[in-house]
Amino acid sequence: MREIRERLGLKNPLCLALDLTDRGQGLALLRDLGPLVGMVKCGPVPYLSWGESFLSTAEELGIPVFLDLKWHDIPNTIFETLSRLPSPAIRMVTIHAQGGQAMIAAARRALDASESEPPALIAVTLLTHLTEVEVKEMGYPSREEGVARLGSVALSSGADGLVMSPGELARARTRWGGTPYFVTPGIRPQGPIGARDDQFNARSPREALNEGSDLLVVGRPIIAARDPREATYSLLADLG
Ligand SMILES: O=C(O)c1cc(=O)[nH]c(=O)n1[C@@H]1O[C@H](COP(=O)(O)O)[C@@H](O)[C@H]1O
Repeated sequence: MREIRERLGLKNPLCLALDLTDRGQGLALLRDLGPLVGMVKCGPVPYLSWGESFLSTAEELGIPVFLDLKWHDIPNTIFETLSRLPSPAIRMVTIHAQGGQAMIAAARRALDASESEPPALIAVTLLTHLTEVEVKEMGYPSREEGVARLGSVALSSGADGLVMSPGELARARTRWGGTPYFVTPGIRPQGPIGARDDQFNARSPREALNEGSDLLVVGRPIIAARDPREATYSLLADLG
């Protein structure tokens, strides 16, 4: 099977998270900005409101979709779910690393059984909003250690890559090398000083790329901007 980055063949590392409930607004942004970015992300918010038209429009325009439904279930359910992806436009999917070895291996088997080239299988380690205090309450000694443990399980069970916050990237690259595909939400134009919303450890696009990210997931800095097109160009300019 071809190497993951080659398989995805994205035009740039920006992924637009269209977390919008309004179908008209969402489709307009998909048509306008989708052709500018490497990927568009369809999470649960658009999927439940206008998912079918999201996928058919992306398919029609040839825009790669990251279907981000973060599955976390028993292996049989995961296998059946991932055997039925609804559109060939879907080039990346997420599962939770906390589902463990058997669940992740079931996801891998389901994707590998498809006749076409499988989408990237990406495991969410610790959600980016979680603070050090919260992860300690959950039983991990620190964010870094939690990402290391969950990431090791996921990568050794067949995941192509991981979601983590940009603050964990540098250590993750040292630990796992250049092969795994790293996806980072928590991207903010002005880095740690700018508006972070609920994102812990935010970084600018350039900082995240320098620290080893492959895909920068950006939602509100674009979709809530006064001029989303201008915001997209400005983020792309930061990527150089
Ligand atoms: O899997 C994700 O995309 C994801 C994982 C995670 O740990 N944190 C996280 O923020 N996300 C998603 O990344 C996007 C970030 O959006 P903004 O914070 O608006 O830029 C949202 O769609 C989140 O659902």
